[in-house]
Amino acid sequence: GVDFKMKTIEVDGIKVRIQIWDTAGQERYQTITKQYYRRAQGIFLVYDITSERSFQHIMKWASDVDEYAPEGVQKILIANKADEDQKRQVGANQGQKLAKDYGMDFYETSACTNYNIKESFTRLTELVLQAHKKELDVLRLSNDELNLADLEVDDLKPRILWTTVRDYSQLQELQTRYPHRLTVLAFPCNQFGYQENCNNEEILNSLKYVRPGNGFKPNFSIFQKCDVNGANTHPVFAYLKEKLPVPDDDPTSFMTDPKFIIWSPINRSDIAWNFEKFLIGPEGETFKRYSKKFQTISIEPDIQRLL
Ligand SMILES: Nc1nc2c(ncn2[C@@H]2O[C@H](COP(=O)(O)OP(=O)(O)OP(=O)(O)O)[C@@H](O)[C@H]2O)c(=O)[nH]1
Repeated sequence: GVDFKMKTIEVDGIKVRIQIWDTAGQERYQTITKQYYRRAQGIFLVYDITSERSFQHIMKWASDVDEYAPEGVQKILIANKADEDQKRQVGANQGQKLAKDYGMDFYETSACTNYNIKESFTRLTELVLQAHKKELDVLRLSNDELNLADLEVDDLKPRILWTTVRDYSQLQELQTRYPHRLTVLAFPCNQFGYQENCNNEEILNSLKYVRPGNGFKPNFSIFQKCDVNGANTHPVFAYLKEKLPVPDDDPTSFMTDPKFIIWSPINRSDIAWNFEKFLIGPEGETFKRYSKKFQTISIEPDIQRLL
């Protein structure tokens, strides 16, 4: 019920790799295709200008998108088969009006002659990027500060962008708030999607110039890279995992995809991803383990309690 393609396009000087999921229109695939709305960032709703019926179906697609797609998903209405003007049943003005009612951009296209294909994909990508910019503004970091233009396609994956910028900034903030009574210790690790593949010597530069960028200089200690799972687990993490087996705020998210488990042996208490946090009390007692989802800054009440 779903076809998949990837393509890299350049928008405003930024290289973006887009993943295109082409979902089947037929009713019998609906339960499958709806699953794909959930992680979409941009959606084309497509009708055929030679079919009044396909135009009327747009309302159904739009309500499905409302129901199943994430809030803030970008949408564009597409009127395809513009090359078949002699068979046209739906006027461009009708499409335009519907798009306006739904607050979407509108393009007439032809997959046959390539008319407006590049334009519509570029526009949707632009809208998705703009939507990201807004999210980044929420983090009070401007585009420049993030060096967005320097980032490669994969870096635009919110997962990486968000956690790296957010967690480093929040670690920095916590260390600033408690300069004497809290010590933040960071252990880079390349066992999660090979995301920390710099040499030890390159890590500080990548923090400074790439993410978080803008001259970021950690005010806390960063160790050499180490393993936190598997046969060569660093003793610090062997100890911490023994004392605090799984984050109590997120016991289920451990390893959603087996291809990410690149160590052995595997242990139930293994660390699931970057930015799991461990809080240790003033007497060296292990206090609490927080998942990658738990915002670093939200550890503050526990820190205060321990202090
Ligand atoms: N003339 C013309 N024909 C087109 C154009 N785009 C698609 N077609 C034809 O329309 C028919 C349906 O195209 P599909 O791409 O299968 O349509 P779809 O909406 O993806 O269909 P489902 O996957 O079943 O949902 C095919 O015969 C295509 O060759 C176009 O721009 N112009």
